[in-house]
Amino acid sequence: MGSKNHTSISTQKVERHLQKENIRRLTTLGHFGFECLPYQLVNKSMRQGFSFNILCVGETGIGKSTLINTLFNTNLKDSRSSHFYPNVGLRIQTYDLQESNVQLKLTVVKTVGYGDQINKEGSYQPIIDYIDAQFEAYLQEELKIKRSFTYHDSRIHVCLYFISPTGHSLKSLDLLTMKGIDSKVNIIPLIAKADTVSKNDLQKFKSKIMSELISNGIQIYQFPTDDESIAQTNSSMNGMLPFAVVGSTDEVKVGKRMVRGRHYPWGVLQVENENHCDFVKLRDMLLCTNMEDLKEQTHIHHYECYRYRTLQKMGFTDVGPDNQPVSFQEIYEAKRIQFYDQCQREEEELKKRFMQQVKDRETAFKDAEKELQDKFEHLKRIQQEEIMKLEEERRQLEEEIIDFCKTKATCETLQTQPCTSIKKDKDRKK
Ligand SMILES: Nc1nc2c(ncn2[C@@H]2O[C@H](COP(=O)(O)OP(=O)(O)OP(=O)(O)O)[C@@H](O)[C@H]2O)c(=O)[nH]1
Repeated sequence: MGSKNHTSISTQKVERHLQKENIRRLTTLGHFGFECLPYQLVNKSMRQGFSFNILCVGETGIGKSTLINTLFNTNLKDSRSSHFYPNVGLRIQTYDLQESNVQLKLTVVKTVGYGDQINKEGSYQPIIDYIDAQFEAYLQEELKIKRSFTYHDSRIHVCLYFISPTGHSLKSLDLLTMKGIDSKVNIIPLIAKADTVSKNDLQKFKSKIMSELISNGIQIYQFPTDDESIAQTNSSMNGMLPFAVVGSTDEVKVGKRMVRGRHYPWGVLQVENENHCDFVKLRDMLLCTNMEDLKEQTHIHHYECYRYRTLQKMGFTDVGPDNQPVSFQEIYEAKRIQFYDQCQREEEELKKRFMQQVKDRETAFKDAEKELQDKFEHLKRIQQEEIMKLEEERRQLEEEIIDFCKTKATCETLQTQPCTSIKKDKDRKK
């Protein structure tokens, strides 16, 4: 303040002196000094190009691709999804777009199969996991010693949430999903295919959606009102959420003009006519007025929360137990020692457990060996007894054979003796 006053007083003096001396003051053409700083930034950004990452969440066939094509005035190729996927997936596509001499690297992440499954938790968990994975990748890059200057920041800057044009209320899956991601991403709710709902119903539907979001404590993105130049527009737009949008890549003839629209038997719906739908409001808010704020909110709010939670989980903190500030290095050193001690303890524990297991196994083996040996001895004994029994039986049999042979020989002798005496008797008679 002091230096500003000082400058204006000295400028006044110079002015008075110039008037007194009747000296002409020339105004400078062009910019000199540090007033040129914004131009440097603009030139640098134009050279580098911009990037923007959009997440489109909505049921299969609700009009996600068509709206993106309408927003960026392109015809980005995308295949249609089926209604029969077992799980919700995400299709990620990156495009390099150019408008005048402004380059934009656009990443569109689209849900595939959303709302087609019975399991609701399985429907929104992949979306949460994806958002967290992008934060994690950025955090890992940030923590690297050698960071890449060409790193592509894939954090989601905005989530366009497509609400079915039922005209009634939000579905439970809508509430569950938005509740799950509202602290991780800027949500802009949209009523898709708004041409299928009448004007009166649309107003009631919008109020119903907003009251449901509020009663369920769901935070949606609020267009910022702290910059005076856009405060009024943004605050009136906040009152118009959710935007009722219609998408179309078709050009339709209206009078002598060709406009983007949808042709119906009763007339033409012009996408860029603010009386027909909120498409222009969405495009202005998203691309012209608040793209930088969406990126800033992603970085300073959502990413910061993720970073805080993750580092805290890892044990990092800014103050110690005595409320004194502690440096990252001190915490790292303490953690290192703690981790080293823990490793040592676990190693000791493992060694002990291993030794005990070896001992137990050894005892078990010895017991089994002894049991086997006993069994073997027992079998050997039985076998020897069997052998002895058999030997005895053989011996008895052999004795019986000898006896039998003797008896047989005696019988044979007895049989031959009477025959000889009869023959002798016969000879004598003759
Ligand atoms: N009435 C009406 N139809 C629309 C609108 N937007 C898209 N459609 C039509 O809805 C159909 C599906 O549109 P897509 O843009 O492919 O929908 P999507 O959500 O990307 O589909 P998936 O990727 O298959 O999930 C197409 O026939 C579009 O012409 C709209 O605002 N109003």
